[in-house]
Amino acid sequence: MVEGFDVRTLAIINLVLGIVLGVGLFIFAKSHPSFSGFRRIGTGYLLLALGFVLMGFRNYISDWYSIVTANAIIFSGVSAVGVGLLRFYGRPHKLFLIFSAFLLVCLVPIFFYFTFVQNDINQRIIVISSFFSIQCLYLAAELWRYPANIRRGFTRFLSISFAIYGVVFAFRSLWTMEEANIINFMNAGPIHGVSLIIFQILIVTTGYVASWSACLKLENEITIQATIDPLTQTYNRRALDEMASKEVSRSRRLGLPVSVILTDIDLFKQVNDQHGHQVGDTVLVSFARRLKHNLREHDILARFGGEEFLVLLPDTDAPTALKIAEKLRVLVSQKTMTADDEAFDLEITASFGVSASFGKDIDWKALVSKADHALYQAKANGRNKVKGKFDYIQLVAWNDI
Ligand SMILES: Nc1nc2c(ncn2[C@@H]2O[C@H](COP(=O)(O)OP(=O)(O)OP(=O)(O)O)[C@@H](O)[C@H]2O)c(=O)[nH]1
Repeated sequence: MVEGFDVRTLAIINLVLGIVLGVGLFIFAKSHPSFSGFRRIGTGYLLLALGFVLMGFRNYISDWYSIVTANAIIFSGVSAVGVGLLRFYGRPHKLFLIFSAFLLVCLVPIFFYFTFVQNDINQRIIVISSFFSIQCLYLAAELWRYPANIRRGFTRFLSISFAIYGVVFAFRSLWTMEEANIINFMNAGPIHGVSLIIFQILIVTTGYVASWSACLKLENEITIQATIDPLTQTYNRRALDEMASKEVSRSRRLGLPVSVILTDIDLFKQVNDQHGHQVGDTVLVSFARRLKHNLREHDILARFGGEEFLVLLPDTDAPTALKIAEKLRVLVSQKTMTADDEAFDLEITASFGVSASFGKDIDWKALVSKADHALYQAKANGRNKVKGKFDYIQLVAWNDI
């Protein structure tokens, strides 16, 4: 045995790592129940710890516990970590679970045979390493297929790690086929020590990568909460102010026009009064969705107040903004708003106020104030109307109206 690769010492390190990270993940999962999979990963680490305790007692306790049970538990530990990771990243995990359970059912009798019927350490190593290799390569492939989003870097990293573990275990299996009969596992050789180190790397990498991507997920959720209106899923005022400031600077710099449409559902109080607040909420959601679906991707839709929405139209001049507002007005008034409960089919109309500005003249507050003024006019003129408020000079400059 090469110095530094003492199997019992490695087993103790695995035990400590498994317990520390397993308990840590359990506590994490308790305070963040929305992270599905964390409890499973924690269970996996604890199983690995238990398996390595039993393995560390080789020659002190019966072979049934230190060989057959220990390996079955370690295999279950890796399976639990795999299922937890797949669940956490939203990948299909049932097939992996069934596949791992099948391998486990095969593993126990094979180990029993090569321990008590024909004691053959090489055969046991070949079998368990092949099983780990298949499991790791399966996980690598499944995690690699994770769709492109902010967490893909983590899944790609894990996927490559599992692919490496899979290759190392496959190599160990092939190596052992060619190796002379191993007399004592505790003194087997460097490749077997390396395979125990793999478990340490596996515990550490999966533990910190999962925790790290959980932090990113939380950060993302906080950003969404801070910028998105929870009811209508449109931007809130805070996000609008930030995006408007950027858009205004960009348009000023490039000399582009910017338009604003303020829209407000007509007589919305009656909807609430007649059908209740819940139906009112559903109408708001439906109204916002209809606006969103009929705008360009780079237009910004924000909930400006109760039932009032603002549309920021980058690179859009006054005549175009008026046309867009008119299109939206017609769309809203033509279709019925269907509440979740199909019993409510409501005829809804909305009023629209439009303003626009150009290049260096753009002043965000003035733009919103003008759109608000135009909206007031639309309401005063009988509702279900589009009104604009523009500077005469701008209209002449654009030469459109
Ligand atoms: N259901 C629901 N109602 C809301 C929400 N926010 C504001 N409202 C209601 O929207 C209604 C707005 O009423 P008003 O400002 O009087 O305006 P209106 O009835 O739409 O009349 P006009 O705007 O003049 O056409 C009020 O009854 C608010 O309670 C919300 O999030 N959900």
